[in-house]
Amino acid sequence: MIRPFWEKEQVLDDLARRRWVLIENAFDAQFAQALAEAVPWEGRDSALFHQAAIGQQAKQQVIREIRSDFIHWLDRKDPAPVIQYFWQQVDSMMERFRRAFFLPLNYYEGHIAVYPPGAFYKKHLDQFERTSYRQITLILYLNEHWQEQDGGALRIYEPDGSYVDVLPLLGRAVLMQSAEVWHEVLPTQRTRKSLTGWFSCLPMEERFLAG
Ligand SMILES: O=C(O)CCC(=O)C(=O)O
Ligand SMILES: [Fe+2]
Repeated sequence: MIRPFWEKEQVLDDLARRRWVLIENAFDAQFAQALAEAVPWEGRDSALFHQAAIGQQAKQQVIREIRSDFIHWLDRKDPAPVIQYFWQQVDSMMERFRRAFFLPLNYYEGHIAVYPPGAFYKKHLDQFERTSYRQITLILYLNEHWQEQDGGALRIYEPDGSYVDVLPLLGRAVLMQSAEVWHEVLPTQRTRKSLTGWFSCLPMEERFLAG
């Protein structure tokens, strides 16, 4: 399902040097489909999804002016084969990143995100202000036949203020240094699905709380 793009020197090199990298054909349609079936989106009242919040733990707030997507956190205990399979890939990726970047990564959190028409996520960094646990962001896109007029591009800002727009096309993956890369999701015209997650270095006591 997912081809191991994280084993490719070029991908790791670009992530280190340019701070982000787009990988085409990172995984196939079967994987995306199985994932969509395991966590089906049935609209805003969907029992499996809730409105995304920003910030951490007690400070979490749903602020619709900043982001308006719906999310479903992935659970290691979810028995769906595609989700079990994904967690195996996560472990393999984490090991590779640890070795490649000498980072003591020990935690992954990820969610399926659905942006209904009109939804967006304003310009931000993925690392929280108060803590610096999140190191590497991984986004997998799950949308077939996406076109420019469908909106919903991921806009990635370069240090010089220029930007690159990435359409959320099925099979594409983006890796970013979570603390370095400013980005936003432009308003989407169509329902937009992705799997977004973060590899982190959590201190012991936080790992205990995270379970
Ligand atoms: O879906 C995307 O393209 C990016 C999502 C994002 O920036 C986030 O969830 O932090
Ligand atoms: Fe983000």
